[in-house]
Amino acid sequence: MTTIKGPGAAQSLDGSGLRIAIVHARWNTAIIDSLVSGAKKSLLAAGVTEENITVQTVPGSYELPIGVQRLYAASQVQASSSGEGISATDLLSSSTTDLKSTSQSTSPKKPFDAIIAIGVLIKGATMHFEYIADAVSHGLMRVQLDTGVPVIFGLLTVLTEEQGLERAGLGNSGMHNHGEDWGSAAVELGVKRRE
Ligand SMILES: O=c1[nH]c(NC[C@H](O)[C@H](O)[C@H](O)CO)c([N+](=O)[O-])c(=O)[nH]1
Repeated sequence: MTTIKGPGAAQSLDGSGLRIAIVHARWNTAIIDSLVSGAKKSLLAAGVTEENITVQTVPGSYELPIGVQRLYAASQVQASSSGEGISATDLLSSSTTDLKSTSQSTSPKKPFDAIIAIGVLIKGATMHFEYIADAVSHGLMRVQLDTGVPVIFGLLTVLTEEQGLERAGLGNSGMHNHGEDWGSAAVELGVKRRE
């Protein structure tokens, strides 16, 4: 049975001039790591350079909205200041969330063209899942509309671990890695934002 679900193929876009960030939670890391790899794979395939991909983390999905908002604000400060000797980590060192930059760059940079927020919420025995999912969905939407920077919604809200593994391309059903879709969406929105 051909699946009709999933994004239609976008025309191939040139992401070579884009600066993209991935902010991911540190819960359910086996699934997270695969999703992040999938997103990076699509970014690199579209021509985004390794140097222009920043990966940072927050403790859990609930911290994604503040983590994305603060990282974007830091990239704007970085772009407006001289840039020499200022790294993204320096700018975020006063951050209230546990943001750890894996790309230490001191060269002047422009603000991010798009940010991918990745988290995995797995339903437990309580209503915690519902409250976090609702808060994070609305929070990420608000950040992107307030800032104007596209925030790709990479929050998996799954009922079982297996569902999460499947959507990270780690299951037995051959389902594709949803992270790849998010990387492609970031390139498309990043390019369109500059048109
Ligand atoms: O990213 C997640 N955070 C989770 N909780 C932590 C939450 O995101 C915050 O980090 C925490 O509440 C502190 O603010 C999860 N569960 O509780 O199940 C989960 O499944 N995934």
